[in-house]
Amino acid sequence: MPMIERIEVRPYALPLAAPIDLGGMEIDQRHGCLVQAVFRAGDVTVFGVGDVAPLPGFSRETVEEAISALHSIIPSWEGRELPRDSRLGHLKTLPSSSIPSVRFGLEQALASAVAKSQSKRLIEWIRPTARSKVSLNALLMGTPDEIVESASNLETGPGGYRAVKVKVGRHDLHAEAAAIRRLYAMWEETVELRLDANRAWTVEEATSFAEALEDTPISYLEEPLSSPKHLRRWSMATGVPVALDESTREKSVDELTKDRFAAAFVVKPSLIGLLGTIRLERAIRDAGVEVVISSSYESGVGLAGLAMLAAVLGDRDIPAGLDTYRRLAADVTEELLPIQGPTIDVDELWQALPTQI
Ligand SMILES: O=C(O)CCC(=O)c1ccccc1C(=O)O
Ligand SMILES: [Mg+2]
Repeated sequence: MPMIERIEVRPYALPLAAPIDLGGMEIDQRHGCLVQAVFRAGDVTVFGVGDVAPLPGFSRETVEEAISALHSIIPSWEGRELPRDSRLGHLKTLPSSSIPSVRFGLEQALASAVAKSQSKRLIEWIRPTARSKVSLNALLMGTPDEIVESASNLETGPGGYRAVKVKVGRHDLHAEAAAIRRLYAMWEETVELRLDANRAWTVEEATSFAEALEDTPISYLEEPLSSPKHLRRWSMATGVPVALDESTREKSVDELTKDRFAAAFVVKPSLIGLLGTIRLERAIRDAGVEVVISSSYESGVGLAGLAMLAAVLGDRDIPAGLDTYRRLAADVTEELLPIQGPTIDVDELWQALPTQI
């Protein structure tokens, strides 16, 4: 029987290409930690690596809290045996943590090790019919002029980006809306427009923005309102489709499946856990709402896990929100990993991942 021999923890601090603004708070380094499951099956040892990356301003836990939670849970994992033919469900039988980033990292490490102990790629172990390519949305942020400038340099059309996500709610809203109208004029229906305001606006401001869009078709606007309880009514009144992001972490799965007015749910697995994401994605999709798997500035190891989740979930290639790798000036691996858009080749990425840390 394969056994979890030990679990190792390696904190990291990665320089960012430029400081990131997280709802009023700026960070210029990304802190997190890698966790490695060392797994013995007969006389072979396999390693599975995961990323624990709570994000300041978005996660309730700090990195220090996550690391101390890891150290308190590790002894109860070490020495445990798993059935030779373990499937994803067996991971649920292990002691878990109440801290989402810790659950994600441990689940990623363990799932990777179990897959390897069965000589499988992670995605085929989770779901044999997984897709091998994952499309990304290009993430555009900056001043309205910078956004238009980076949009015009973007690779679109066949083989290029099919979706872009623009951060709004950070500059003059009329200038932001004008920039969105210019992107639409440039691409028309060939590129899906997703916007994200991170709860920056009052109902009145959001309504001014909606009017200034002048009926420009967008896929959705994520979290426009500082008071999210008005989202349904605002979306109905303005006709602007909305997506939930922050709200997905404030409500139960049952409550969320009732929020069918949303055009999409933006789900960040490293803020809710890997198994939790699989459960939530299924429930939301069954309720008829689109799920967009997204990142929160994880290391390449974490992003790889997210890309693999995006490859196994759902029934079609919905562009994922994983265009954050370029924000890191260095990664936990010496060589950068193949995680850039417009599409990620998941098998190539699996091959490129470090076998151990
Ligand atoms: O979703 C994406 O495409 C990129 C990730 C992103 O926007 C993000 C990254 C970190 C924290 C919050 C958010 C967000 O969607 O609000
Ligand atoms: Mg968002």
